[in-house]
Amino acid sequence: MRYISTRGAAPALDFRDVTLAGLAADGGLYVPETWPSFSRDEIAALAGLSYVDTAVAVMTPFVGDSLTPDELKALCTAAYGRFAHAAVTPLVQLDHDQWLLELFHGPTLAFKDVALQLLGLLFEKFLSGSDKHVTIVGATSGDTGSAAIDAVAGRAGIDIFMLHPEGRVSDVQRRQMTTVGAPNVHNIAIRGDFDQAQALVKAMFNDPAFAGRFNLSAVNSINWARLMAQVVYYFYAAVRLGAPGRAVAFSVPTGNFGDVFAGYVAAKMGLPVAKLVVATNVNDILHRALSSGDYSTGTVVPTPTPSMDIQVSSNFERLLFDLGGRDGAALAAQMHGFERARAMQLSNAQREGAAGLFASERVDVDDMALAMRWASEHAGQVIDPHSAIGLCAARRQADHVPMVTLATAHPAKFRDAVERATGVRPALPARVGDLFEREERYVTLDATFAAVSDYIAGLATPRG
Ligand SMILES: Cc1ncc(COP(=O)(O)O)c(C=O)c1O
Ligand SMILES: N[C@@H](CCOP(=O)(O)O)C(=O)O
Repeated sequence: MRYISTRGAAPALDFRDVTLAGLAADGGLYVPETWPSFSRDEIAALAGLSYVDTAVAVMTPFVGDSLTPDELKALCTAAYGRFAHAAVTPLVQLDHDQWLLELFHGPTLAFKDVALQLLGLLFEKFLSGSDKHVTIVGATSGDTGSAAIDAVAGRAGIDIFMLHPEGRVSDVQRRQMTTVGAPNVHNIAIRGDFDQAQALVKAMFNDPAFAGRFNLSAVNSINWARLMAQVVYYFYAAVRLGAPGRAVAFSVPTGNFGDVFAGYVAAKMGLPVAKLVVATNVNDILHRALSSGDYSTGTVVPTPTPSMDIQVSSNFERLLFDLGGRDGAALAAQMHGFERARAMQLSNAQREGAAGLFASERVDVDDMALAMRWASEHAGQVIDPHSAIGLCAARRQADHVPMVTLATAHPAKFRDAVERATGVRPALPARVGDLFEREERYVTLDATFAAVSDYIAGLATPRG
């Protein structure tokens, strides 16, 4: 399998190199040259497989010859062995057609662990035997940071620099990042929002003087391997609910568009997906883009769903590329226009292509709280605010097919918001340990290229 850039001007890479590379050299994002396709029989054959075996089957075509089947299975066994539920991502029924897919049983209590536990092991595998030192630079609105840090803390040959927006993540999220004592972990709170943090990360990848000095790698969904690992749970859930004989819809609390793009990939591979509901909070650029073609940024409003307080959704570029006929030059021009104006209109092809599979909903704080109460009172489930955005959208879009809401975080990560909405204060699971006893370690910097790149350059290991 080869990977090409959405902007058409970077070298094609194999799976190993695309995993280590992160952002493409032309500023684009890597996607598979073609979508692998699963027949009905191949999908039916996934019934009854464990999560690990499903993961191996779904990811094999993407991995190509970068790993042997035994190596891939060993990595998946190790990654998913750290999950606190035997099913890894269990399904929970809420009512006749509504289901939750619990993605938060990993070590840091959010869906990011599903991909990042594997990615940490992939880095280790691909770096073993080389003296290459990798500098990971990432941005987080709370969950990617903790999951990535857990996955690479203490690993040889890797340093991780993680930017989070100061004061805009929950206390549990912040402490999961800042109390990890490993010397290769560096946390930076920036005086700004997540969009600024993500823009700084991309600017560092795109700056030849900076990027030329270090072997930069990405743990954000910039990195193709992140999305690949997330495709698996769409197959795993849909097959359990009757695929390929029955189509299944998914409602996805959305910010950076990675999770829902993984659902799009599953559909491209042949999984019968009835609908993908993009559920946003009031930071609704994706809802506006999908419902009216207007992809224009505003000011990011802080909400009780901080992980989705995002305007510039990285992976939307991957969708626009695919829907626009995979024309890298045209997409590059469209994205450069967006970067200048911070606004763009989707083309007709992009709008019509998206309308075939995607629906969208904007959910405000009151409706989010109602969804949390509904889950608690009608189904006995305490859910986190992000999952509640998804559930509210799922109930609005109910259509007599099984509808699976991706439950993206454990409610204990957002205890204050859950308590406000439901009166229940969820306890932190034992696996996060003595989080509130440990000392925090991070620096606070202005959200400028100079401040952040100078800080990183002062600590990172230059390329040999
Ligand atoms: C808990 C939670 N829900 C939803 C999202 C949105 O997912 P995505 O950025 O893949 O759209 C995030 C952040 O990524 C998150 O941390
Ligand atoms: N919500 C995310 C934002 C970053 O998204 P990613 O999927 O691109 O890593 C977070 O929790 O950090």
